[in-house]
Amino acid sequence: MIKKVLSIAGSDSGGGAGIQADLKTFQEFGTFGLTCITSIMAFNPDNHQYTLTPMSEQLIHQQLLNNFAGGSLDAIKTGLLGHPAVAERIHYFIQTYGQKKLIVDPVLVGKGPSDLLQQENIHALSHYLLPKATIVTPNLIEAGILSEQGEITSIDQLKKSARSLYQLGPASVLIKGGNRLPGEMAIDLLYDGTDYTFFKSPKVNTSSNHGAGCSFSAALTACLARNIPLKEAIALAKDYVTSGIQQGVFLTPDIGYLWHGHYYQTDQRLTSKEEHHETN
Ligand SMILES: Nc1ncnc2c1ncn2[C@@H]1O[C@H](COP(=O)(O)OP(=O)(O)O)[C@@H](O)[C@H]1O
Ligand SMILES: Cc1ncc(COP(=O)(O)O)c(C=O)c1O
Repeated sequence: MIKKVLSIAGSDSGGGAGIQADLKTFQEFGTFGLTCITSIMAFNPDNHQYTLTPMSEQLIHQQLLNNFAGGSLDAIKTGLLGHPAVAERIHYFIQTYGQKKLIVDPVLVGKGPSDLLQQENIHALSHYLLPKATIVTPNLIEAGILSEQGEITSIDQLKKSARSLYQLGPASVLIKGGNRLPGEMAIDLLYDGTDYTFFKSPKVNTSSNHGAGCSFSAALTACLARNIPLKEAIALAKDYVTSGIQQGVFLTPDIGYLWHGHYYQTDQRLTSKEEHHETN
């Protein structure tokens, strides 16, 4: 049976982050994706500012009713919330439908150095979603904010932040050091309350890592829905984003997303048909 996975997140009209990234990734990992759009993000290419329009609480509630019409999902993930009341609403649906697997990507910053997004959601994330999370996947800045630790620049600080986040109630914490943690490698740390496990890949020297966090958590969500064990699921998700970043897609010379389709692209049944079509 095809697993059903839900993304509760914002729309990124650029097509590479947010709910667009999630749907592309869900499909890539062989799962059926449902969506609840919390907000619409539009990037202005002239001044590099975002416009963010939250959906009404009523509209979000109606989408969730539709999402849960068949009962709980195989896994759900949250991204950009839109406004704090959304966290409470998600909490309500999780309780009501006995939802088990929940991946919380606590989106509070974008890729630009000053792209702080919806800081008003910090308390709601900690209070309503983290205690229910199978895993929470902050980037380095989000981990610093949620653990109230500020800037994280070393492995020791990374571990300390993971321990603080674990105290907020998730079953596991995965902090993405990514491009932000100093060093040659993109290091992500998993903490399950007992052990620390590091996931490392060489840093790709590119700006095409927009959407990497959303796609990482979406890949993880799909793998967990397919009952792949947590550490293997993280390794698969990391492998996916690393090669996606390497094959980046640039909308403009300075706006680049990871490419979501690289697994399917190499499928012989697809590529052979494409060649056939082109020669006709
Ligand atoms: N330049 C890069 N090279 C290799 N891996 C990267 C790079 N940037 C991010 N990653 C990886 O992509 C995933 C998402 O991390 P990150 O971009 O930090 O998240 P977010 O999008 O939430 O800020 C992580 O697995 C991280 O290690
Ligand atoms: C709707 C939405 N969610 C989340 C993000 C964060 O994306 P990333 O995966 O690069 O952290 C963005 C960034 O543009 C976005 O537009």
